[in-house]
Amino acid sequence: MTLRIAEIFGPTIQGEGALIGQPTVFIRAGGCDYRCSWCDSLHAVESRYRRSWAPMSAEAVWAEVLRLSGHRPLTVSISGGNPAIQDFGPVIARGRSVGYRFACETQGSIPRGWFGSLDTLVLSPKPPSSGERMDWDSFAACVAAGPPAGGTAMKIVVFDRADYDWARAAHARHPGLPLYLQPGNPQVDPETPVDPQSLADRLGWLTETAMADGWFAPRILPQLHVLIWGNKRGV
Ligand SMILES: C[S@@+](CC[C@H](N)C(=O)[O-])C[C@H]1O[C@@H](n2cnc3c(N)ncnc32)[C@H](O)[C@@H]1O
Ligand SMILES: Nc1nc2[nH]cc(C(=O)O)c2c(=O)[nH]1
Ligand code: SF4
Ligand SMILES: [Mg+2]
Repeated sequence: MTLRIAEIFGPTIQGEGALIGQPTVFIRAGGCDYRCSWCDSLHAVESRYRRSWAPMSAEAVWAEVLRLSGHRPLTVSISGGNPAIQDFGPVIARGRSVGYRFACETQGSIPRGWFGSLDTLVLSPKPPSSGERMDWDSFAACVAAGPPAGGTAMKIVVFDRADYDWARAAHARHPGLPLYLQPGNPQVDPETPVDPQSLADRLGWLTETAMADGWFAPRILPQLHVLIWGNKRGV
């Protein structure tokens, strides 16, 4: 089985959601079934970048994770693109047998058997600003395929009031999933520096909106890696 890999990088810190701050190596799979209007990883999504995705065996992927981590077990996050298009089961099996932990970031559109062997499954359903439509049946199938209780979390990107209201409704559908909200970053060009104040303003708006609403269910977090490195790739 050959995997299409856009990049493997790290160790860095997980910048988002449930595992924020954890030392992590990222495997970014090439290819996605969605086209979110504000996607910050189009180099792993659009087919015009396809030639830059390396065909790699599970063994080769694993060898690169071992090299980057100096053979010292840490968390490996499988992201993309949508990694659920491909079979990461063999990579996870190899890593787990030597003490590595695995997380996966996916939008919840394609359930996979290998979700069950993850330590953490982060499902990121897409709000109206993305321009995508959610299939809640597939999302529920992803939750069912995921790791045992406590291993699955929901992370929602919020750009505006319509997204915020949508996030509340999404949480009402899956009240048992720990919920993380992160403000959307509208400046995704890797060549253009981000404006830290505007990111802080978006985080402030999201926090104040939830507090004024008396909604205390979510944890509200910035994208830590964007604060540190902007839209630089491979961090
Ligand atoms: C690039 S996606 C790859 C994984 C998967 N396709 C997904 O969307 O969950 C990784 C995470 O980045 C988030 N993301 C993408 N673009 C973003 C942006 N402009 N601002 C904030 N978060 C963003 C996604 O919602 C997702 O949680
Ligand atoms: N440091 C860091 N944290 C991240 N959390 C989610 C990421 C992603 O693109 O999936 C990501 C990423 O690309 N870098
Ligand atoms: S689902 Fe994820 S990778 Fe795919 S376009 Fe949306 S944000 Fe980008
Ligand atoms: Mg990212």
